[in-house]
Amino acid sequence: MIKNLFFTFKTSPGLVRKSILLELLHGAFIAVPAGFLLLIIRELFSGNPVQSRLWNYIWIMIGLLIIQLFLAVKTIVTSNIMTYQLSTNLRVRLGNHLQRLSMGTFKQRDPGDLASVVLQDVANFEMIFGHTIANMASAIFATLIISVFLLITDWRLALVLLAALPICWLVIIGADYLVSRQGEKHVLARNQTGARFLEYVQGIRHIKSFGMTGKRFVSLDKALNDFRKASIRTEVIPGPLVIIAGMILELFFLLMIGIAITFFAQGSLAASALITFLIIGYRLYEPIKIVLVDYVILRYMNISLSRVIDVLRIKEQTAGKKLVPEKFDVVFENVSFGYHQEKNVLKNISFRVPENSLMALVGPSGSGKTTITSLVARFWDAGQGSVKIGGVDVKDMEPAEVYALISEVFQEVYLFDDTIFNNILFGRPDATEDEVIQAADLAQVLDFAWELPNGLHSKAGEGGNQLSGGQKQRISIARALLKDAPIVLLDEATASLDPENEIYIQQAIQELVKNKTVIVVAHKLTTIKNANQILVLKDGALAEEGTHQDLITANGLYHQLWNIQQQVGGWKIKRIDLG
Ligand SMILES: Nc1ncnc2c1ncn2[C@@H]1O[C@H](COP(=O)(O)OP(=O)(O)OP(=O)(O)O)[C@@H](O)[C@H]1O
Repeated sequence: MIKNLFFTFKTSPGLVRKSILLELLHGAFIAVPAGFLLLIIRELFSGNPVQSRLWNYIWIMIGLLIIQLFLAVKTIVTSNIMTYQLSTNLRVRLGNHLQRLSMGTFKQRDPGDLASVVLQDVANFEMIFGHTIANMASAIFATLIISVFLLITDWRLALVLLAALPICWLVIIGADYLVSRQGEKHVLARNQTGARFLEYVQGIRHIKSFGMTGKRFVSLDKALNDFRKASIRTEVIPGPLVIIAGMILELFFLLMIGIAITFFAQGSLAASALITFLIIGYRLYEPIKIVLVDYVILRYMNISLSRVIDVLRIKEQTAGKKLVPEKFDVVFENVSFGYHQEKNVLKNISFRVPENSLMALVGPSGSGKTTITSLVARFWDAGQGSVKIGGVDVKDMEPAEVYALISEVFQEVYLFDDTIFNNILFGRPDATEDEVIQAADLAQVLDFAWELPNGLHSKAGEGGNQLSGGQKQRISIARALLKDAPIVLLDEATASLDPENEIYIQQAIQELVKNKTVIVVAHKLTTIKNANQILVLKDGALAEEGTHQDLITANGLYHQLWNIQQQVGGWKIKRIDLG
C-alpha cells in the first residue's frame, strides 16, 4: 500500500508534504493538552496547589484548543485540496495514458472493466483517501506523544497499555487479509455489473430483435445480485475483527487499572499518577481506535488504487526515433503477428504498395486481411519484421503521426451523436465550411442530406442510429475525403449494401482514392479487377500475388474465388431474371 501511495504522491509532492506536516502538527496539538492535564493533576496532588498556576495551565489549554481548532480546519481544507488534486492527477494521467495505448489493449480488455477503473476506482480512492488519511496521520502522532507523557509518569503502567498494541495489530492483520480477499471479489462483482449493463444497453437492439430481453436481463440480474452479496460481505466480514481489536484495548485498560491499584496499595504509585493514568491513559486509545477502522478502509481503497496503477503501467506505444516520412509507399518486411503470443495470424508477410497505387487484399474469411490494415495504422505493432511508410518504420513514428497519414473507411461506421456536418468536420477540425460542403458533395452526402429537416446540420443520432447503413458509409467517406490523408485503408464498404447505395458509394470511393496510396480489403472481386496489385492470403500467409490477369492465368486460389463469385453472381442474375 505504501508503494502505491508513493506512486500517487509523486505527482504533487509539495502539496502532500504540506498536508502531512499540517496533520502532524494537528496531531501534536491534540496530544499536548494531555500534558497540561498531567501538570494540573500533579499540582492538585502536590499538597500545596497554587491557584494561579492551575489557572495558567487552564488558560494555556484553552489557547491550545483554539490553535487546535484552527489547525483542524486548515488540515481538513489542505487534505481535501490534496486528495482532489491527486485524484485529478490520476484521471489526467489515465486519460493521457489511454490515448497512448495500442488499440489492441482496448480490444483485449473488457471495456466495462476499463471504464470502472477510470470512473469507479479513482472515485473510490478520492472518497476513502480524503476521509481517512488526515485522521490517520494525526492519530498516529498523537498516540506517540501521549505514550511519551505516560512513560515519563510511570513506565510500568505505560508498558501495560502499550502491550495491547501488538495484539491489536495481529487482529487487524487478520481483518486486513479478509478485506483484501473480499475487497477483490467486491471490485470484480462491481465490474461485472458495469460490464453487463454496458452489454445490455449497447446490444439492446439485437437483444430485442432476438426476443432475448428476459434472458439477457437474467445475466444482468445475476451480476446485480452478486454485487449486492459481495457488498454486504465486504462491510460485514471485517467488522467483528475491528470490534474485537477495540475490546482488546478496553481489556488492557482494565488490566492497567487493576495493576495500578495494586501498585498504589503497595505504595509504589503516587495518587497523582493513578489519576493521570485513569484520565490520560484512556485518551491513549482514542486515536488508536480511529487508526484501526481507518486502516481497514484504507486497505480496501488500496485495491482500487492498485487497479488504477496497473492500468497506468500498461506499456504505451512509443514513438521510437520520432521520424516523419516524406513519401507514402507502404512496405511490409517479413511481418509476423499474433493477437495472442501462442498463435500467429500473419506469417512472414512481405509486400510493397508504391505511392499512389492501389493494392487489394483478397482471401477467405479469417485469412488476415483486416489485420494487415490494422498494422499499417499502428493499431497493433508487428511481432516480427517491420511495417514501413515512406521507408520509416511505423514504430519510429508517434502513433498520432501515423493516424494523421491515414484515412480509413471500414464496414462498421461510427458516428458521433452530433450533426452530419460536425461528423464530417471530425476528419479535419480546422476545415472551412466550404471544404466540408465540398467533401459532402463528392461523397454523395448532399444527395440525401438536403431532404433532411436541417440539411447537413441534422443530427446523426448516437452511433448514427438515425441514418441508414449506406448513408453512414457516405458520411464516413466524406470525413475521409476532408482529412485528405495520403494513405487510404478501405475495408470494402459496399459488401452489404443495396445496388443503389453501392453505386453512390463506389462513386464516392473513386473520389477518395484519387492520387492516394490505397490498400483495400476486397470482398467482391469485380470491384478490384483494375487494382495495380492483388495480394491473396490464406491462413495468414501470402498465397499469391499479381494483377487480376496474372492471377487468373496462374489458375490458383484467386482463380477459384473468382469462379465461385462469378457463379454466385450469375445465379443471382438468373434468379432476378426468373423473378
Ligand atoms: N482482436 C482480435 N483478437 C484476437 N484474434 C483476432 C482479433 N481480430 C482478429 N482475430 C483473428 O485473427 C485472424 C485474422 O482475422 P482478420 O480479421 O484479419 O481476417 P479477415 O481476413 O479480415 O477476415 P474477414 O474477411 O472475415 O473480415 C482470425 O483468425 C481472427 O479470428
